[in-house]
Amino acid sequence: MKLDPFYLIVGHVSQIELLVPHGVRLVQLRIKDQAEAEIHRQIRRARDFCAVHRAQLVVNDHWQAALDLNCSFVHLGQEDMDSADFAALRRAGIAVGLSTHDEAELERALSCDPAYVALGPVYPTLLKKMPWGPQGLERVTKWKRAAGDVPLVGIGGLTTERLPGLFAAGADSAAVVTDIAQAADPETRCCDWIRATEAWR
Ligand SMILES: Cc1ncc(COP(=O)(O)OP(=O)(O)O)c(N)n1
Ligand SMILES: Cc1nc(C(=O)O)sc1CCOP(=O)(O)O
Ligand SMILES: [Mg+2]
Repeated sequence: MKLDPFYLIVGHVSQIELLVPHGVRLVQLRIKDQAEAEIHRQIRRARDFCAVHRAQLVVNDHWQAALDLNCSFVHLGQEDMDSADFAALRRAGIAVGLSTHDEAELERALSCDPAYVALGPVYPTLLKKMPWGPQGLERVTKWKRAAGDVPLVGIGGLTTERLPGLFAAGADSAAVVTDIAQAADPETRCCDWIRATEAWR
């Protein structure tokens, strides 16, 4: 599977509706701390909107909702993997991307036949506290060597200025939250990202 080099991550379906029409091809809906009915409402809206705009929607965490709502791609972290029904996801033809932060997690992820593995945080991130320090670009290269044909997503502290280094190190796609979500003008910054990743598309 070829991943788009720009992987947008947002926390609410309204951000998908704002940003995807600018030309985003790969977008994750990362909903946190919401009731099940609200999660379903947002995923349904995101699914239908992305279908119209020919963007690939990735549902973070909520794999059962993705199954129930006929979505085609989920992202799972290592803790999410403990409870996920991989056999059911496979039967439904749902692609699964997996987070990794160390060698043991990478080995576990690669044994699950993932659509991609993500390595993070490549740079310091403001979004959430994690036990891992910045991985750096040498780890990106090491991960790509181990992942082989499995696409590699870099995540954590990414900006457009950091993209050439990330792709030169071996990443296939760059995932981003803060640089776009916290920009004074997220739509303009999103367009900057689309342009900045054009050479790798
Ligand atoms: C592309 C991508 N990579 C990593 C993550 C992080 O997943 P996880 O470790 O499960 O943490 P949460 O995002 O669920 O807080 C991701 N979402 N996307
Ligand atoms: C959600 C997330 N997961 C990470 C990991 O390393 O697994 S880093 C991260 C935050 C990415 O956001 P930003 O672009 O704001 O740094
Ligand atoms: Mg998760």
